Amino acid sequence: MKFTLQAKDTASKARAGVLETAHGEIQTPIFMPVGTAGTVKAVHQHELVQDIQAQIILGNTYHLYLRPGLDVLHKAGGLHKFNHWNGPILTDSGGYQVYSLTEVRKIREEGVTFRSHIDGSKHLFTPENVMDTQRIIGADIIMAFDECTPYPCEYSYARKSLDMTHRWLKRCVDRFDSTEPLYGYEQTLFPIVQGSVYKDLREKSAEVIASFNRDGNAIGGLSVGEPAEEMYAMTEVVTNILPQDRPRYLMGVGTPINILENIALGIDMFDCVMPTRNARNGMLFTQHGIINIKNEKWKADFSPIEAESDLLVDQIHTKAYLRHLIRSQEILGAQIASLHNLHFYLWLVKQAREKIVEGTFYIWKEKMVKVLGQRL
Ligand SMILES: CNc1nc2c(CCNCC3CCCCC3)c3nc(N)[nH]c(=O)c3cc2[nH]1
Repeated sequence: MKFTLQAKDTASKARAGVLETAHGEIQTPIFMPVGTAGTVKAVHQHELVQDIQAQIILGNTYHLYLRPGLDVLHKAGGLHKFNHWNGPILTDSGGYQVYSLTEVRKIREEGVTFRSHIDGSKHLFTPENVMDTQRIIGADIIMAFDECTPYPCEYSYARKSLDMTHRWLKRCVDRFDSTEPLYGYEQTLFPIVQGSVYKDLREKSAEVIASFNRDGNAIGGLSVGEPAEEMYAMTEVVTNILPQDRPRYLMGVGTPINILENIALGIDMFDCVMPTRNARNGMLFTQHGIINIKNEKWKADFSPIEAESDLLVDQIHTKAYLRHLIRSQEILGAQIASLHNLHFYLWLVKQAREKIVEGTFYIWKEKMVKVLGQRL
């Protein structure tokens, strides 16, 4: 998988690049929506079919493994065929989803045992079988099986967790490199840096991850409740060590401000469920700040959701109408709000990329960061 740097900001570590995968190229910086949202075509009562220009989507290994299950996905010829998406797909390894979705789980050297949140059945994820699972799903970019170190935690715990993640990484690489893709196109494996919020552990993990010399590298263990300053400090340490010529993926990040600050720290790829999750609750991200559409103040505001947006639903629907839909718990409200937020995130990273190419990113970022956090 080839990554070409096209521009670098002079006042920060921001980069613009192109990542070529078996299912097409990705322009970075990039925001990656969750698959169920990224491929949705928003069909509304006006028969307006408009899809957001997502370039790559995320598949959910943990969920797909449990339902519809690997036999269905294998028979379908992989996830691209199954959900009719012929662009690039990235899947996480499932470890984080087990940690965040299940109560009953045990972490051992062998792997992680857990009970399905769907039917309570018992399962075991190991570095080896999550490589096999991601081979069957067929994502273009797959993630190593890691332990997302909980926050906060003692230094000794972070150290032990880091060492196990590195031992699991070796098992992932051995398994991945000794198996073939199932559907006739190459897949690539990204290792994941851990180390919690301890500078020396982050440096050590970044060095170990870089030593595997993979096509891209991820930073995990952040956006887990730590203060933003800690997130930025750890990202800074790690991007100083990870190779310049490989994409860096900061997992689970973040708010629009987090994304801009981390682009300035040299991050190329992001994912976050916030745009869709918060949308259902009426939280709209806009280029002028954050709107809580359920607020009384929008009750009779018949202005467009976002006039400057090139998304049709932003122009034809009013704030008052969307407020009504969300308060009435209408599905259409969640659809419009999710579409709006995803479109905004994709617009934001596209703007960032253009400013990096122009050489004006840093000034633009400083201005945007002041506006994006405002409550309208
Ligand atoms: C939200 N914060 C956060 N997320 C993290 C995630 C998950 C990233 N998102 C995955 C997608 C979520 C939607 C469905 C498809 C997969 C992390 N994943 C791994 N493997 N390791 C982390 O340290 C790790 C750390 C993370 N921190």
